[in-house]
Order: sequence, then C-alpha cells, then structure tokens
Amino acid sequence: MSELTGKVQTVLGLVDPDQLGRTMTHEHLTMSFEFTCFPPPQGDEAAAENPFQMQHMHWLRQNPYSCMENLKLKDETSAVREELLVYRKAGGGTIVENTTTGLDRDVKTLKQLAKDTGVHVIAGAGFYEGSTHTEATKRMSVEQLTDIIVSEILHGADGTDIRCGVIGEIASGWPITESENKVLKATAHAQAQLGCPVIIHPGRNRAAPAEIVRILQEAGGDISKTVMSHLDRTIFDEGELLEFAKLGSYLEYDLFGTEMLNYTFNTEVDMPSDSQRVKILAFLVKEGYEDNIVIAHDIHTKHRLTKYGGHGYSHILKNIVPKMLTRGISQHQVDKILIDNPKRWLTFK
Ligand SMILES: CC(=O)NCCS(=O)(=O)O
Repeated sequence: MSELTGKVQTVLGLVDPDQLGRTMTHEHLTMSFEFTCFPPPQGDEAAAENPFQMQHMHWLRQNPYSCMENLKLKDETSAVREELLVYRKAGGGTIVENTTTGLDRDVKTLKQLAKDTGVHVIAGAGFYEGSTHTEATKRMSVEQLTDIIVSEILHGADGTDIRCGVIGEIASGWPITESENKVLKATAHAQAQLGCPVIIHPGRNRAAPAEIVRILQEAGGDISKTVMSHLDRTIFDEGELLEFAKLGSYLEYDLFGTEMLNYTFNTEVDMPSDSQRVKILAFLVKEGYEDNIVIAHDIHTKHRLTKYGGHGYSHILKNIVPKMLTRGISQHQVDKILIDNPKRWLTFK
C-alpha cells in the first residue's frame, strides 16, 4: 500500500477515480514531432510551404508528416486550451497526455491547461521511440532507466514537482532495438514497483504488439494494467486480433479522425476510416472484449485541431459515440469504453 493505491495521479495531484468521467486515453496537448518530417511527394513542395490556407487542407490531411510547420503542436497552446473547454462542454472529463521524453514533453504547460480548463490531465513518464533516445539514454542500464521512470511518477518530471500518472507512451520501432528493449524492461520493473498503468506504442508491424507483451511479461509487467495503442494501424486480420486480445491487455483504437490514403510510416498499411474503426469495436464487443476497449484520437499534429479545420478532441464524443450506438454497441458498453475501462486502468494498485 502507498499513498497512490486506489487513486489516479493527475498533473494537479491525486484524485478519486470516480472523478475522471469520460476519458480519452491517448492524446497529446503539446509536443513536437519534427524529427519525423518526410519530404513531400515530388512536385508538391509548394503545398508543404503554405500549409494552413484553405486550398491546402486536403493536401495536408493526406500528407500530414511532410509539412514541418504541422509537426509543432507545441506552438498551439491557446488553441488547445479552447479545445479543452469545448471537450468539457461536450461531456469530457479527462485526457491522458502521452508525451514522453523524446517528444518535447512540457509538464508545466499541461498543469496550466488543467488549471485553466478543469479537464483532468494525466502526464506520461518514460521514453519515446529509440530514434529519439540520446546517447546518454542508450548507455543507461535497465536499473538506471527504471529509476528515472519511478522518479517521474513519485517526485516529478523534467526538474519539476509535477508527477506523471502513467508510464507511456513507451514507443518502439520494428524490429525493436536494444535501447527500446531496455526501456520496455524498465517499464515493467517500474510498473511492478508502483502498480501503475502503462501505455505502449508498438512498431508498425503486426507482430509488434505480441512481442512487446512477451518482453513486458518476462520482466514482471502487469499486462492487465497495460494499454496496447494504435491497433487501428497495426493488426488488421480479425483472427490475429482475437489471438492478441487473449493476451489480456487493453485494446486501444486511438486514431479516430485520421483518414488518409497513404500512411507514410508504412505504405503497406491501408489506414481504416472511422466507420471501419467502429465496425472493429462492435466486433470486439460481440467477441466479449467490452471490458478491454479504450479509444482516443491521438492528436499530435496541428491540422487535426478545429482551429485548422480538423476534428478536435471532441470528435469521439460528438460524432463517434452516436455512430457506435447505431452499430450494435449499447449505451452501457459505450460507458464502459469511455468511463469504466479507463478508470480501472488508471487507478494505482
Ligand atoms: C505521437 C505518435 O507516436 N504518433 C504516431 C501514431 S501512429 O499510429 O504511429 O501513426
């Protein structure tokens, strides 16, 4: 038993789990994704230079990672503040902010946003994908990495006293690098010490989620308190999805609002539409996994903010929930997905 047991840790302190309400389990409110910038398709250089004019918005939705300006969500704090007020009005209570070391985490801004808007914000501890690990991080032992993660939860992140309430998103590519493997083991060790929630960003390969579960489990992690993110771009075959679901993690569909033909990170992938995502949720519910599903938008670029004609943080509450209700998912099951499952996951053991 610790002071964390039975509580959820937000950037403003510990709260009773019943206070969370509807929760998006995978969002970003401030971050930088500049290191992922891809060159624009040949001949499209001009569109990438004038991204936020109306005539370029369709191009931007199709090529979000080919415009440097679009990758600086950290410059949009005022717009994000407005969006959070709308989210609250739409019935939203909590946002899990998944920005970890490597994505320019800014816990002071998270705290201010939580104060200004009344939305509970939960910050993420740990490290993003290996390509963002510094040389110093790569040299660290599993024990040193564990100490950092534990300290971000018990004492505060990035030299502040603002504490994280979840480990993740812990990201790896494919294949998993040595440094990413150490971070995953450290995640499991920290989780075993603290009884805390973990959230994982798997590499863009259908074998990645199960391989990560194996690494975490062998290192003593608690899979029943772990969310596997981004399943919408990772596992497509229903049989494979059910095999993965049996491993017992939370199953996260978190790219709601993202519709694009060419997914730059893996051009083999056909990114599903929102209707297809709802269909997969209904399938998982029918198969008995209503206690394991969590959902979100994973907003991480500017063009998805309503300021720029995007869907914003309230899209699920305003548009996806009504669609779920017409596709065989009951209000009780929606409440499990948006309230009960996140609450159970986020509560410290
Ligand atoms: C912030 C982040 O990791 N975004 C990438 C999401 S995706 O599912 O790998 O496209």
